[in-house]
Amino acid sequence: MFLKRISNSFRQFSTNKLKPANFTPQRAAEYLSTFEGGKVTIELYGKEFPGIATLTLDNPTKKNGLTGSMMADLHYSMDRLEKDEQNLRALIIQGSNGTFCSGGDLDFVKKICDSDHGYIMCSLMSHTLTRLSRLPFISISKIEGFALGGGAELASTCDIRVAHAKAKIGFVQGRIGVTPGWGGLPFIVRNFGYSRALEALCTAKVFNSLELQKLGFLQEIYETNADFEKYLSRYLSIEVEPIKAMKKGVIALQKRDLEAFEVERRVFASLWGGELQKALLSENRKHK
Ligand SMILES: C[C@@H](C(=O)O)C(=O)SCCNC(=O)CCNC(=O)[C@H](O)C(C)(C)COP(=O)(O)OP(=O)(O)OC[C@H]1O[C@@H](n2cnc3c(N)ncnc32)[C@H](O)[C@@H]1OP(=O)(O)O
Repeated sequence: MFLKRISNSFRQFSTNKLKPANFTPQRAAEYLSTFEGGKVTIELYGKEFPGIATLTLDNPTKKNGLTGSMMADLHYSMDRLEKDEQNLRALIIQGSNGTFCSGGDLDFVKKICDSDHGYIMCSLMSHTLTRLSRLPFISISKIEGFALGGGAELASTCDIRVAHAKAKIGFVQGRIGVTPGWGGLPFIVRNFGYSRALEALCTAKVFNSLELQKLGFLQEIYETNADFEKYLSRYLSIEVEPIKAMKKGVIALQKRDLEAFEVERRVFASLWGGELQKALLSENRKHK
């Protein structure tokens, strides 16, 4: 009965009658990659900014709206970032051609507009965004132009958000009759707080950068790329090791249980008395 409802492309692909609930993220990525268009590229080791990787969303005729294959690319990007994480201190997520991401590519959205496909997309994207949030280094979304719908969810999942002064950001999912479906809800609540999150979602207001900085959603506003790079260079003065330890401790403490405090203690003790601490202590640095 379920198979009668799904699209032709799904029927062609799904020869072994898989149900959406049985779709692993890997299976969902394989399936969604058949919805082509756009790409996600990743540069692991930037020359100018050591230890800072860059992930770029690129679907120029759709304001970087994500197609199925871009969602699959994001999934595979997490594989690479998790594998090559040793020397990374940060990941920048950005869009090409002066805009961040306008959410789902609406042409793709229209093709997968049924509950089963929605479930498959959500199962992949929520898995990917959770992995993004748990990367052992910090993630920074660089928001230029528009971050709408799923694009705003993706930005919400990053540890830090930096936006251009003229950026526009909105959780506009309600305007097309849905809720966030990329797994970003917990991060939206984390960034805004409970009531402000519900307000942003239920009004679907498109905010400007200044408004979002006042609400604590944005950490920094930049005017030029040079300003952004100046902001980024702040992270270069701290070694990779303590950055990763801080991320680990902060993630664990989101839970605020006894086990989480134990992670904090272990992370702290793993650095305390180590070579790095001793070397830096011996420099007698001033921090004015
Ligand atoms: C699905 C859901 C989810 O959570 O999964 C969501 O993401 S909900 C959010 C889904 N996203 C949206 O509803 C965004 C709809 N788009 C817009 O509001 C607007 O296009 C803006 C993104 C504000 C950009 O406006 P602006 O006036 O600067 O440019 P424009 O409208 O001429 O856009 C340039 C071209 O990109 C296309 N375009 C823009 N956003 C698109 C999208 N998400 N999917 C497919 N095409 C898109 C436009 O149709 C237009 O195509 P032509 O040049 O051929 O005319």
